[in-house]
Formats: sequence, C-alpha cells, structure tokens
Amino acid sequence: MLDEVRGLSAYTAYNANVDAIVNLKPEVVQGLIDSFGADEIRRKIEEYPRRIEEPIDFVARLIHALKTGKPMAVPLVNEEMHRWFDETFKYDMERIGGQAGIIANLMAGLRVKKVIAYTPFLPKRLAELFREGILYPVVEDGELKLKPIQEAYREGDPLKVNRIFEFRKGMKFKLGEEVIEVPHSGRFIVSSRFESISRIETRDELRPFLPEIGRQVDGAILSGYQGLRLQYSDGKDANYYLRKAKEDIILLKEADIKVHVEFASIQDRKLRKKVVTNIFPLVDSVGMDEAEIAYILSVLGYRDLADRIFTYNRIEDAILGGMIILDELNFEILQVHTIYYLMYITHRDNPLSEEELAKSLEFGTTLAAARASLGDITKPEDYEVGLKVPFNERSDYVKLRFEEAKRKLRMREYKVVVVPTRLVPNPVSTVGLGDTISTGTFLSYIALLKKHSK
Ligand SMILES: Nc1ncnc2c1ncn2[C@@H]1O[C@H](COP(=O)(O)OP(=O)(O)O)[C@@H](O)[C@H]1O
Ligand SMILES: O=P(O)(O)OC[C@H]1O[C@](O)(CO)[C@@H](O)[C@@H]1O
Ligand SMILES: [Mg+2]
Repeated sequence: MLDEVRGLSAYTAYNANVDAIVNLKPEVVQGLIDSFGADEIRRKIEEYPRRIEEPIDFVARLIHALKTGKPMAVPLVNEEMHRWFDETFKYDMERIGGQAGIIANLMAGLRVKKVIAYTPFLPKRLAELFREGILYPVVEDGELKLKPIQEAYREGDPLKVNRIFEFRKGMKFKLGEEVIEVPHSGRFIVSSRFESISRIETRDELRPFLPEIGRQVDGAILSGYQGLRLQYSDGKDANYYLRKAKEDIILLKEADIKVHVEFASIQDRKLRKKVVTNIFPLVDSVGMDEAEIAYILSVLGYRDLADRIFTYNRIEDAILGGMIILDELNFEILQVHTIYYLMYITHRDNPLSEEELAKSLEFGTTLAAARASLGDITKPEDYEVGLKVPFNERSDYVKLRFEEAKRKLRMREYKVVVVPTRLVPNPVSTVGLGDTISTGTFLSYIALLKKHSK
C-alpha cells in the first residue's frame, strides 16, 4: 500500500502554524490548581468558557480536558495572554503545526511523488519548518509557479503560534479533595485566533489557478476552517470566507479529483454549523475524531446522541451518528478516528469492498502508530515501525461490539468498516496523529480507487 500511496500527487491547504509544545508534568498542573484555587477552577469549568480571554479560562478548560482525556482545542482571543503563557510555561519543542503544515510534512516525509502546500501567510520562520521537497504555488508574470516552500516566504507575513499541551495517561493531580487521573494520552491545543492571522482563504490572484493545480494532483486535503471568525473589523464575516472556500473546492474539482476535509474542533456553535453545512456537502471525504463527531451531531440537532457519544463512546452510537452526518451533509465517505478504533462509513455502492476499506484504515493506524512511536515520519521506512505496534488491548471488545451494532442498526444503505487502532503505550507526541491517520486513509483510499478505474 505504501508504494501505491507514494506514487500519488497531492495538494493541501490552508492552516499552518508553529506549534510550541509543552509536555505537561503533574507538578505543573498541581501548581496551576494551587495558584488559582480548586473552587474557582470548578466554578469556571461549570461556566465552560468557549474562548480563552484570561488565565482562569485556560486552566479550567485544561483541567476539564485532562479529566476526560479527550483531545480538545480552545481559541485564544486575547493577545495580551502571550506574556502570561511565556512566563508560566517552558516549551519543550517547536515544530510545524496546523493540519496543512503537518500533512504536507508527513507526505514529504513519506516521499509522496508530488506535494503542493498552500497557506495564506508564509513568514520565514514558518517556511523553514516545512520539509524539503514541498512546493508552494505563487503567481509570477500572470503564470502559476510552484516554488520550493522554504524559498517562497514573504517577509512581513504574520506568524501564528499555537500552544500544545501534551498529556499522558496515568498523570495524577488533586483538584481540592478530588484525585484526578488522566484516562488517555492526548493533547490540549490553545489555538491563536487573532484577527490578523484568522484568515483562511486562497489569495485572489491565485484562485483562478486552482483548476490547474487540481489537474496536477490525485487528491486534495483541505482544513483550517475552524480558524475563521464570525466577524472581522473590515466588515467581512465567516459567510464571506465560506463562500470563497466553496469556490475553491469547486475550482479544484474541475479536475475531477477527490477532496478530503480534515475537521478540527470548533468551539463556537454558530461557526461550527456554518462550516459543516457549507463545506461538507461539497467534498468527497471528511475526517474527524470522536469528540468532533459529537460536536457536529449537537449542532445538527441530535443533542442526546451527541451526549451519549461524548460520555459512553459506544460504537453503535458513533455508527448511528456517522450515518446521520454522511446522509444529512451528503458526501461520499466519513472517516472517524478514536482512541480504540478507526471507522469508515460510506455508501453501499462505493466501488471499494469492505476488505479494501479495512486495508485503508489499517494503513492509517499503522502510519499514526509509527509517528506516535517516533514523534515524526521523516522517511518511508519509518512506516515499518508502525507495523510492530500491537493492536490495542480492547481490539476483541471493539470487534464484538461492532458485530452487535451491525445486528442492531439498519445499515443496508451503507458500508461500515471498523478496525482497532495500533496504540503506542507512551507516545512521543500525540498532536497531529489524527491528521496522520486521515492522510494515510485518504491517500490509500484514492490509491485503491485508482486501481479500480484501470
Ligand atoms: N498513543 C497513540 N498511538 C497510536 N494512535 C494514537 C495514539 N493516541 C492517539 N492516537 C490516534 O490519534 C487520534 C487523535 O486524533 P485527533 O484528536 O484528530 O488528533 P489531531 O487533531 O491532533 O491530529 C486518535 O483518535 C487515535 O486514533
Ligand atoms: O485550528 P488552528 O489554529 O488552525 O490549529 C490547528 C491545530 O491542530 C493541529 O493541526 C493538530 O491537528 C495542530 O498542529 C494545530 O495547532
Ligand atoms: Mg484532528
């Protein structure tokens, strides 16, 4: 499968940033609790702030994420807080972030034949974090030029830095009398959402060349819509950018290529609904994690089902929820990644067999396991490392529950495939593992479709 995937050409856009990563230590978490006070933190958790305006918002949402062990991302909207973060935390490492940034570097690491990456802002410090071999589209003398991305930077473009707080299963700390133990490893993302950097768009001069870019690739992976704001001070709004984003997809699809959208959590319910209802119906494939599927069902009006998924993580609820999303937003294939299993839901007439779909999911989890073990994928051989990672200890349970769900749910119109994940006990880092899974599953999906069309 790796060889077929490496024979592909791909385009990825929009969001790329610098990820400043903090590997959380229990004593640091305990220090935050002691300095803000357990009662104050509990009160703030109840309030459930959807944006970080002041330190207590961050501490409350972080503690809540640690308690659930679920991957979360919360916007930072107050630029004054840079100083507080930089005084309070020591960053263990900096690396490329943003779905488009991570996915471009992953594909270049695998030596995929051709990787074109686009992000609206490309300051020097960000350009340097991209791997060798990635091309960036620019317009020169009215023509499309693909330049090595490290050389295509623009002085003066704003730099976006997100803060990533990696947490590990088993971490323990006390919130007042309550002893909290983190149930799963994962990451908490503080996403910088300032107006100067919250533009997700193809620059107007480049947009007319999207069909030409589409003709040069086998597929496109788009993401970053979560970075939009509902309002901008220049009078533009989310609707303006979403109309442009829809145009981009239509232009790319003139070349009749498959387009995948990698979803990310959108705290603002209005924006979340706009993104899923505007963008999902135009693309072929969508990827998301188990928290995000619940969030989407909630804004589609299925709040009880959303709560059940968020609380109990039952496969049958995820399948039911996935079928609803696929049906209501009407696209080709949904891929959901969770801690214990990956799932495809697609239509009965999908040209791929369930065995082929399972192989595609296995490629995705193996790639993520390699990245979780190594911290990054820098060469194709790294993939082999993923093959040595065992399937998680709940694999049999997952298969049993899936068989049960198949009997209970009417799935006649759908093909539903579930495979257990290869889970690395103590991952080097988890940020970007979902992006990795979705890249592996989407590229192998296209490679398998290509075989059928021969
Ligand atoms: N330790 C691990 N080993 C292997 N896979 C993992 C591990 N931890 C998480 N994953 C996989 O990565 C996924 C995380 O996806 P997601 O939350 O979308 O991450 P991101 O958005 O940061 O890429 C999980 O659903 C799981 O399938
Ligand atoms: O939503 P934003 O600000 O574009 O950030 C996306 C975040 O998600 C990730 O791409 C992981 O999926 C991080 O690398 C990045 O910080
Ligand atoms: Mg994700």
